[in-house]
Amino acid sequence: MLKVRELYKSYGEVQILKGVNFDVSQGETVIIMGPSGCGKSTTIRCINRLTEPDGGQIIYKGCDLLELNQAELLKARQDIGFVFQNFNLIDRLTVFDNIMLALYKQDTLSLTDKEAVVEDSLNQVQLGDFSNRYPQDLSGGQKQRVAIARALALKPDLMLLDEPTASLDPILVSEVLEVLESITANQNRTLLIVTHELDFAYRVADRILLMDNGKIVEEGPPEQVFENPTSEVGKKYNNLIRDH
Ligand SMILES: Nc1ncnc2c1ncn2[C@@H]1O[C@H](COP(=O)(O)OP(=O)(O)OP(=O)(O)O)[C@@H](O)[C@H]1O
Repeated sequence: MLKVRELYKSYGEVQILKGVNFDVSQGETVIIMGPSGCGKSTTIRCINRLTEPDGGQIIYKGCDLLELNQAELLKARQDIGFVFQNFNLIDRLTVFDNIMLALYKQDTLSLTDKEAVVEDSLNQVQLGDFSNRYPQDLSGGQKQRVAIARALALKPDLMLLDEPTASLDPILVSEVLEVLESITANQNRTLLIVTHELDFAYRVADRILLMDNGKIVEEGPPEQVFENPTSEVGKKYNNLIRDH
């Protein structure tokens, strides 16, 4: 479904991505882990060009997203959900309208259909009763669940999640991880998630990609990468698991 090839990105003189290569197949949950600053968020943001890479290929369903013009890119993004670290909800809209807004380009759906989609998405994140609330009345965990519902509402073929629990109080992390775990359990979904949550990654990932210093240095199922690592980063995670 997705092939990332030789992805490069620099900020000024500093090269952040140094030739990132990986694939994601239909139905997989793939998790990117690695030390702070190694380029994980930059990688995931390059996939739908929230960050423009300097070079490489992002082949999604056979088409290189880096070759698309702005209109084509906006269309492709309808098929690729994105969940940000900091929720990106619109404060003056209710929870319901925040999600409705994401559906405004879905001209094939009637208003009633759209309302049903919003309700279904909110139920999937266990916030069925929160339609009329405003973001300011929600906890961080609830805001992130609304943001996840907004991404789900588009029924994207690929969902990208950039450290979805990074800006949450530790007490609120587990409610978001539980929702994500139930979403990954659906075999039809394809997810690429950047996270530092080791236990979560171990439980839900079909495949782990370990990044270090702008490259993927190891990849494989969690048992292989965390229990029998070959890379330095993998060995650090292995020590963490042993200490746990
Ligand atoms: N817009 C930007 N301008 C300049 N430097 C940036 C920008 N975005 C990211 N960087 C730098 O690029 C490097 C990689 O950042 P990135 O967010 O991809 O790392 P990460 O692996 O996701 O880290 P973390 O786990 O801490 O979120 C960091 O040194 C960061 O400061």
